[in-house]
Amino acid sequence: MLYDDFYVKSLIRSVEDWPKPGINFRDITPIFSDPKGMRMVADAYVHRYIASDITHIACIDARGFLIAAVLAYELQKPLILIRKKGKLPGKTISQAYDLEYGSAELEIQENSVKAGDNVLLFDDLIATGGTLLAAIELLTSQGAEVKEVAAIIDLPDLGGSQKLQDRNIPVFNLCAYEGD
Ligand SMILES: O=P(O)(O)OC[C@H]1O[C@H](OP(=O)(O)OP(=O)(O)O)[C@H](O)[C@@H]1O
Ligand SMILES: Nc1ncnc2[nH]cnc12
Repeated sequence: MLYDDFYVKSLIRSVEDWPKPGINFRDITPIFSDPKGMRMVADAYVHRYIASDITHIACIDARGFLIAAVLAYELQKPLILIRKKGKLPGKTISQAYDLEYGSAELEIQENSVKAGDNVLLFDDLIATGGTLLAAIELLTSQGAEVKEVAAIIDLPDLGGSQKLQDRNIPVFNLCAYEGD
């Protein structure tokens, strides 16, 4: 299905002062309750990556899982789950980080990627980039290369996508909110 920026943005709800005063929260849940919107978003990534040389898709707990799982299914690639602390059994590697409205810790299972793996890293939204940079640290510490970061929304005023590009990691996002 052809991507329509106006249509997808109509499914993103802005909630002011949530979860903290001063935060303008971009709520993507309406995309998932709209079958056309979800297909439009998922198809945009399928079209972009169908002929790419990525070997794995990694995604970030929790909202990042939703589209990444569809993409991994469509592209028939292994899906690597990067989870909030304490959710993954077995030996894990962890990385603490700050995000726009707090701090947390991400984990990945040991040996889930290796040198030579070309990873597409997926999350729903880029704000300060703290979350994605922590995920990149986890993947690269195991020898994998992050070929591209994909997100639905970029908030460029918060600087995250610039930080990724400064590290020579390409960023692909479907829409952006700037100046509000
Ligand atoms: O660029 P940053 O400032 O790091 O912020 C972006 C992150 O914030 C949100 O995650 P949240 O921790 O709220 O998790 P959720 O997906 O479980 O709601 C969002 O899903 C991104 O992962
Ligand atoms: N403004 C925002 N809206 C939704 N998710 C976010 N994660 C970090 N900042 C966010």
